[in-house]
Amino acid sequence: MDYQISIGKLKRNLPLVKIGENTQIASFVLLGDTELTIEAARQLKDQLTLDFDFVVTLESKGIPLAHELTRKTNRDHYVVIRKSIKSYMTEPVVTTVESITTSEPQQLVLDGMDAATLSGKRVVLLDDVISTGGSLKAAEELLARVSCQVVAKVAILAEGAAAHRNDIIYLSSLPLFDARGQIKD
Ligand SMILES: Nc1ncnc2[nH]cnc12
Repeated sequence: MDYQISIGKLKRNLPLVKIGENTQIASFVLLGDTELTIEAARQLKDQLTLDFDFVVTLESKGIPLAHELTRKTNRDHYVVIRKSIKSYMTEPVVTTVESITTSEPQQLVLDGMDAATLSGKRVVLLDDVISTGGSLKAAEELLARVSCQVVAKVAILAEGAAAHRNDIIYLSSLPLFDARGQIKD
């Protein structure tokens, strides 16, 4: 079973995927979808009225979108919060988080070099989907630890209860589904 979303003139059919006993999500995979990435960045740019220094995204599905939004807003650099510590990082700053799509707690990691870049700066925190908001909240805390101010929280899709939030900018909402494919409240 599929659920169709529209972003501007573009439509995508998202397959329902079981993630829990009585929960299915409509699987949204932005990676590889250049057309949708460009259109979403165009629409998000129009909604970003506050001044900011950098786009920050979380590995990995937000990366092409961060690239495109950075280009479109005439910035020359963006920062990726990674999901693991890499040997090439200097003094990584680390936190942990549970996400709707992963069973184990995940690490969120900011390379020390990126932490220095972001210190005292204003950023747009960008993701492909905001769902429980757990990753977003953990990323905000991580950024606050390095004295970086999040001035906007932005996604293509707000899933489930996230669609009722008034502290995020998003382009379309996405329901959660029960085991039979019915939309959950
Ligand atoms: N519906 C969804 N599709 C892909 N990734 C997600 N992460 C959270 N919700 C998601």
